[in-house]
Amino acid sequence: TGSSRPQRMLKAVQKNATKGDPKSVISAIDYYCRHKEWAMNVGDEKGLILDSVLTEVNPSTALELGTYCGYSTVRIARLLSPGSKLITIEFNPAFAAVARQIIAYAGLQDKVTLVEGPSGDLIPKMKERFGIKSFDFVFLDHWKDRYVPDTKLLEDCGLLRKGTVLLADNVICPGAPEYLKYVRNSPRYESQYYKSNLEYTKVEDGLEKSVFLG
Ligand SMILES: Nc1ncc2ncn(CCCCCNC(=O)c3cc(-c4ccc(F)cc4)cc(O)c3O)c2n1
Ligand SMILES: [Mg+2]
Repeated sequence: TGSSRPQRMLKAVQKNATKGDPKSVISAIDYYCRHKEWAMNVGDEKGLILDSVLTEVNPSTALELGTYCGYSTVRIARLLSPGSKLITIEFNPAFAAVARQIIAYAGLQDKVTLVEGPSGDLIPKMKERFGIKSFDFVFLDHWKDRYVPDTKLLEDCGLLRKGTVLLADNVICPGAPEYLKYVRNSPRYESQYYKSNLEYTKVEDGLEKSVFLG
């Protein structure tokens, strides 16, 4: 059988990026997805918003739900201070295999722990398995109908603290209407919408930033 889209993306990174240079890995993926074949990375436009929120939060512990090929994993990990950790959850083994290689190519494997499995099963194990007290930052980019149940699970597992920042991708396209209702109507969150575009397109999309108030 032929290669998969993630495998072709990895080839483009190995061909066009410089080993150990996260910026070149990000550019190589953006170039490939904009000019060769579209893929569901957060992309360069929403990526700038992700960068600015991350720089503001400067998290010691961060969680990503939905690794895919590791594009946003690299974007997040490259901005983490020394000693900070990013845990990223991916349930598709083929995606996870490509992501591990892209994260390693960027030289960021020491800052990232990629865990394979469904978020609903893994979130309750975060404390015992990784010694996490709470997360400073959470990037939601997995199944859009898991955003609400997993946010509630993070609350119930005591993994959010006063000030934890949740940043959700795709709240317009494909859309996460239940999630927007949940965080915007809950007294426990202060939410803000960042209007942007669906990766590599002119279609509207955006990121929702929600601060947990405890
Ligand atoms: N529970 C659990 N735990 C762990 C997991 N790991 C992975 N998954 C499953 C995640 C499957 C991929 C999620 N991402 C998207 O679906 C997505 C789609 C589009 C898009 C597509 C077509 C269009 F025409 C327009 C927009 C754009 C985006 O930026 C997206 O992020 C998990 N689930
Ligand atoms: Mg997305």
